[in-house]
Amino acid sequence: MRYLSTRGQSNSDTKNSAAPRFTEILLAGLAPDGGLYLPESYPQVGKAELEEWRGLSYADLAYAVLSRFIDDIPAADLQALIARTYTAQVYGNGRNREQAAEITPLRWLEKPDEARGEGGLAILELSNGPTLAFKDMAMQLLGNLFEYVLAKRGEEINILGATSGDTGSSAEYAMRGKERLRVFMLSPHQRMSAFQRAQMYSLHDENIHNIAVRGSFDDAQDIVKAVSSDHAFKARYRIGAVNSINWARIAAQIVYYFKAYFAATGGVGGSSDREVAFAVPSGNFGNICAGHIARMMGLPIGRLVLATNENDVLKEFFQSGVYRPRVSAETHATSSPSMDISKASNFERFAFDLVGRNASVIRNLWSAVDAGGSVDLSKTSFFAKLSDFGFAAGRSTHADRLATIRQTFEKYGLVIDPHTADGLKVGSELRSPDMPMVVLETALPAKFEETIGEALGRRPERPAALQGIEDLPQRVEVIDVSVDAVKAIIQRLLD
Ligand SMILES: Cc1ncc(COP(=O)(O)O)c(C=O)c1O
Ligand SMILES: N[C@@H](CCOP(=O)(O)O)C(=O)O
Repeated sequence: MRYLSTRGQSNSDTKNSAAPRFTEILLAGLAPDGGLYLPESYPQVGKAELEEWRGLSYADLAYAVLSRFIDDIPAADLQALIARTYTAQVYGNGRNREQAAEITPLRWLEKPDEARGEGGLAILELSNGPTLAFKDMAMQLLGNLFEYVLAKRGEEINILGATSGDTGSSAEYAMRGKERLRVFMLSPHQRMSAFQRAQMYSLHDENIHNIAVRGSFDDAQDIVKAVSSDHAFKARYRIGAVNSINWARIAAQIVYYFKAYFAATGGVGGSSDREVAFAVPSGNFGNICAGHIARMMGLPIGRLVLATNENDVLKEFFQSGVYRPRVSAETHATSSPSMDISKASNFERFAFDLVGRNASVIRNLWSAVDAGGSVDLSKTSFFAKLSDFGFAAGRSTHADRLATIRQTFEKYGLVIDPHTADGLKVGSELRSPDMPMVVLETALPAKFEETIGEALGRRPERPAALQGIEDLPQRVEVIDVSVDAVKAIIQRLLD
């Protein structure tokens, strides 16, 4: 499988006439032209194959899906690497053996009832990895992939990442103590929950460096892109990425859409004739982009419901055709803080498909975005095509979030986190009664005690190993929003 950039100029820039393969783009992160990598075509999965995949374990399914995208790691090595990643030990989090073995179990809130024409409503549990957020689903694999590829090549990498709360800890837990790699993680100063801060800043491993930026996640993400676009700096300091700008993150996230689809349509012995809807709490558009790609591969996804919080840039696009990223000052600090994002990196990947994979169109549109402008497709033929992609979108506010957390507890006895609540609120509103609706759980409530307390008047449960984490000594360097300041820290620590 070869990969191309959404901006279409990478190959000439790298003076390499052949398009790169997986391991190259794993290490590269952002394409040299500033675009994002995508496979040159999406592998197609027919109905017969879907039926064959239905009974596979999570690790075997992950291999079936990922081997379509990764053909430059020997099959046996890739299989072993994936089997070592997706284990009940890594994704167990105190659950019983049967649930833990599922890795991403589906929990029905309302069971389907065919006789009554009810498709059912379910939560897909994605947050039982080491840092209690869905990021662990891909990040644990990335850690193992980096380790394997770097050892084979005899190389090192310095990961530069940005987090709004969950990518950071997930990457640090996946990479801590690993040889040949260091992590420099930028976080928005004072905009994450106390638990999220403690998860990251209490790590004292030598290869982990936390940097808090006096700005928003978008500021931090812009810095990551600016540093990665300085080709000389990137090459000299071997800068890599773990954010969802790295294709490997998206590829790994595709797997659980397949797993959930099978679970929602009868499991082993079920049928792949039915369509399933997914509701996805969204910020950087990575998670739902993986759903979009699963659908493009042939998975019968009837609807992809995108849920935003008060930072509703993406909802606005799917309703109006105008993509208008906000500046930091217009980005609200909300009670679903990991979604406080106003410039969604992976939206560029979807836009590339929407405009018929025409890289020059994306180049033009994104030169406006990169200059602080917006993209207006409302009067173009592309907007008319949007309905072919199955998206629907809605918004959830602080009051909605609290009400949804309360109602879910009262009705189903389940405590959900504020981001999952945004997904459930919007998914419930935009649901067709006869189509199963799967809401993606993106974090556990333990990460957001304050909001759970406000909604339910009590603290959420937390795993014993994470009790008192906020009291541990923390290590973080606080800086202004500055590309040069980040470069200086990297230079200081590496030169
Ligand atoms: C808990 C949580 N929910 C939702 C999201 C949004 O996901 P995405 O950025 O992939 O759209 C994030 C961060 O990205 C998150 O950490
Ligand atoms: N919500 C994320 C920010 C987006 O990160 P990405 O790595 O998925 O692009 C976070 O919690 O850090």
